[in-house]
Amino acid sequence: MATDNRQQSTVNRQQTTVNRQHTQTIVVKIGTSTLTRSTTGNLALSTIATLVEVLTNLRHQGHQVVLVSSGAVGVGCARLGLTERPRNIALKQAVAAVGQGRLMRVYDDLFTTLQQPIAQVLLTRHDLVQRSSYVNASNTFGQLLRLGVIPIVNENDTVAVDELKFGDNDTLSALVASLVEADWLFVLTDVDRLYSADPRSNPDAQPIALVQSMAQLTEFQVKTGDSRSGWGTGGMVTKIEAARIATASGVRTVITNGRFPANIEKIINGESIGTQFEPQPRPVNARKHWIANVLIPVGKLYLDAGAVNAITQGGKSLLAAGISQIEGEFQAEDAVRLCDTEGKEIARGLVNYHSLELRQIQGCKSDQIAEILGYPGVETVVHRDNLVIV
Ligand SMILES: Nc1ncnc2c1ncn2[C@@H]1O[C@H](COP(=O)(O)OP(=O)(O)O)[C@@H](O)[C@H]1O
Ligand SMILES: N[C@@H](CCC(=O)OP(=O)(O)O)C(=O)O
Repeated sequence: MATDNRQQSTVNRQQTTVNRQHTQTIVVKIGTSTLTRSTTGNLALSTIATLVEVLTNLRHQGHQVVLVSSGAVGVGCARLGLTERPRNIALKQAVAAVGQGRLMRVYDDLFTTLQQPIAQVLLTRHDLVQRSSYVNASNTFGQLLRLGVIPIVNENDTVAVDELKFGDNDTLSALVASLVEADWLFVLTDVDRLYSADPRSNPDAQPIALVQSMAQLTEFQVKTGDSRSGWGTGGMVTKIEAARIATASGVRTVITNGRFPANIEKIINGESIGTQFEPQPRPVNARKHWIANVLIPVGKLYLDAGAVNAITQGGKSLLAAGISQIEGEFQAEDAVRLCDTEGKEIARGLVNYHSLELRQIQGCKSDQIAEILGYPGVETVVHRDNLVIV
C-alpha cells in the first residue's frame, strides 16, 4: 500500500511537471512600430490578425495569455489626421482616448471571429504602487485568466499623471508579467533582436542571441543610444529595463520582431529566434520584490560604512545613527534608495519618517529621537522587513 502511494505520488509529481510544461503563462507586448505602418499611421492589419490567431492558438493549447498593446496614441493620431506624436500632454491624453477605443474595437472584432473572449485592462503606475490595488489587480488578472479570457493591457494614458507614469509599455509589460507570475514575456518590436549597438546606425552591430545575466550586457558592450522608430517611445533602453525587471521576477524574456508573430510558438518550442534573457529564480518574498521593482524611489539616503555592513552582511534594519546625508523630499512609507558613501545604491526600502523629520534625527542614536522630535518615533528608519538588497 505504502509502495502504491509512493508510486502514485511519483506519477502525480510527473503529471504536475508535464502539466506545468504545457500550461504556461505568456505575456506578449506589441509596440506601436509593429502595430501601425510608419508611412501612413494606419493599422498593420495582417500583422495584428496573425498575432490574434497565434494568441488564440496558444489559448487552445491550454496556455494563459496576456497581451500588452501600445497604439492608443498612434491610432488616435491616424484617426484625427495628426502626422506626428503630440508633445503636449493634454493633447496626447485626448488622442489616446480616441485611439484606445478604436484599437479595442479592432481586437474585439478579430478575436471574436475566433470565439476568443478578451478584456480591456487599463493601468496607471499609481495602481501598482499602492500595495492594496497591486494585490487587487493581481486577483483580477487571476480571475480573467481562469475564465480563459485574454486581457489586453495598456497604460491608462488619459488619466496618468507625469510623475506616476510607466511612460512606455515595455516597463508596463514587465510589471504585468511579474504580477501574473508569467513564464514568458515576449517584447515584440521592429528589429529582429538586440544588437551590440543600434543596427539602424551601426551596420557592423553584432546580434545577441542569449543573455544569461544582465551583467553580460556590459560584457557584450551593448549600446542602445536613444534611437527609436518614428512612433515608438522607449527604444531599446526600456526593453532592456523590462528584461531586467521580468528576469528578476523569474520570467524568461524574449525581444523579437513583431512582424512574424508565429515565431512566438517556435520560440516556446525551443527555436533560437530573437534575443532570449534567462530568468533568475522566482523571488520568494513577493512584497520585497514589489518594493524593489514596482515602487519608484523618491529619495536617497547615504549610509556610513558601519550601516552598509549591518544591512548587507548582518540583515539588520537601518537606524538613524548610520545616515550621513539625505537627498530628496519624501513622506513616511515612500520608497527610498540606500547608498554607500560613494552614492552607489546597495538597497531599497520603505522609510518610516518624513524627510523633514529624518533630517533632524540623521546621525543620532535611537534613544535621542523622542527628545529631538518631541514625540516617540519608531526606532528603525527602514525596517528590515521593508528593506531589499539590490
Ligand atoms: N542595441 C540595439 N539593438 C537593437 N535595436 C536598437 C538598439 N539600440 C537602439 N535600437 C532601436 O530600438 C528601436 C525599437 O524601439 P521602439 O522604436 O521604441 O519600438 P517599439 O515601438 O516596438 O516599442 C529599433 O528600431 C532600433 O533602431
Ligand atoms: N500607452 C501608449 C504606449 C506608448 C508606448 O510605450 O509605445 P511603444 O514604444 O510603441 O510601445 C499608447 O498606447 O500609445
